[in-house]
Amino acid sequence: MNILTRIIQTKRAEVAARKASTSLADLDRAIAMQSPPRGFRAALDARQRTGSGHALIAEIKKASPSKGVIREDFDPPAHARAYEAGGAACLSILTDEQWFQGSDAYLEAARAAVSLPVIRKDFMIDPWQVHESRSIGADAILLIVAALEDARMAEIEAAALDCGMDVLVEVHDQHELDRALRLTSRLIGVNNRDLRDFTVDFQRTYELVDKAPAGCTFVAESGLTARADLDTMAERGIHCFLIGEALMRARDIEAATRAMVG
Ligand SMILES: O=C(O)c1ccccc1NCC(=O)[C@H](O)[C@H](O)COP(=O)(O)O
Repeated sequence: MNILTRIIQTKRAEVAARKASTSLADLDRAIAMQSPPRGFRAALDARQRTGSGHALIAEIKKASPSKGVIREDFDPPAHARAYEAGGAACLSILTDEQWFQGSDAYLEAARAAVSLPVIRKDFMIDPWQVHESRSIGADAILLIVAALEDARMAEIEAAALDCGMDVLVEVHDQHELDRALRLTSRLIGVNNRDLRDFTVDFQRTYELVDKAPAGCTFVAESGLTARADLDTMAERGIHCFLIGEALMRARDIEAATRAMVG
């Protein structure tokens, strides 16, 4: 059983427990108190339009199934400020507790510390989680095509769009890209990491981008460690990048971010 299947199994139990303790009405009351969504895709598009460096989605993640603990002195608001000062266009914040040692509180604290749009990086399996995500301030959610059936995926996307949020649709191969293109969102993340063995292959991004119809914004995800990787991808028309580990391991996160953005 691959890691994604195992994560989704535990997520089902977690979401069932959360739904039992918090109603949709409770979430909608919390949403009414939130500041409006910040425009995740708009921030990426603006960065590409102005040509002022690579459009970076800088990730706040303490640990991962493939790497264990990544950063001991973990401080989400401080990391968010460093990412903003370094020129990131958006933030990605892991909220999954069991596999990534994340927390909803990290997202709330990091978003409050900056003015950047934030994607909640978690495993969406139920439209209820979209309301939960907006209630903690998320401006966008991630939909992992490999984890969902078409109908459920469309339902979750519709809930997010209704809440004024953006959706990053993550794919890994041509079949998943074809399924992603049945949705409304045209913000497509290509995960370069194979979740069966954790190997990274940038060729995945190139192959899918070359075959995609016009009008899609692609985000290259996972395993990006050097500015040269980003420059090479930019030459092939990919301008948005999701980077976690390489930035989280940096001694000076702001300088590392600035070096990646260029
Ligand atoms: O990173 C993992 O080990 C992982 C395992 C299973 C599902 C998802 C996983 N990662 C989530 C991500 O999407 C990455 O955190 C993100 O793309 C950033 O990757 P990196 O720059 O390599 O930290």
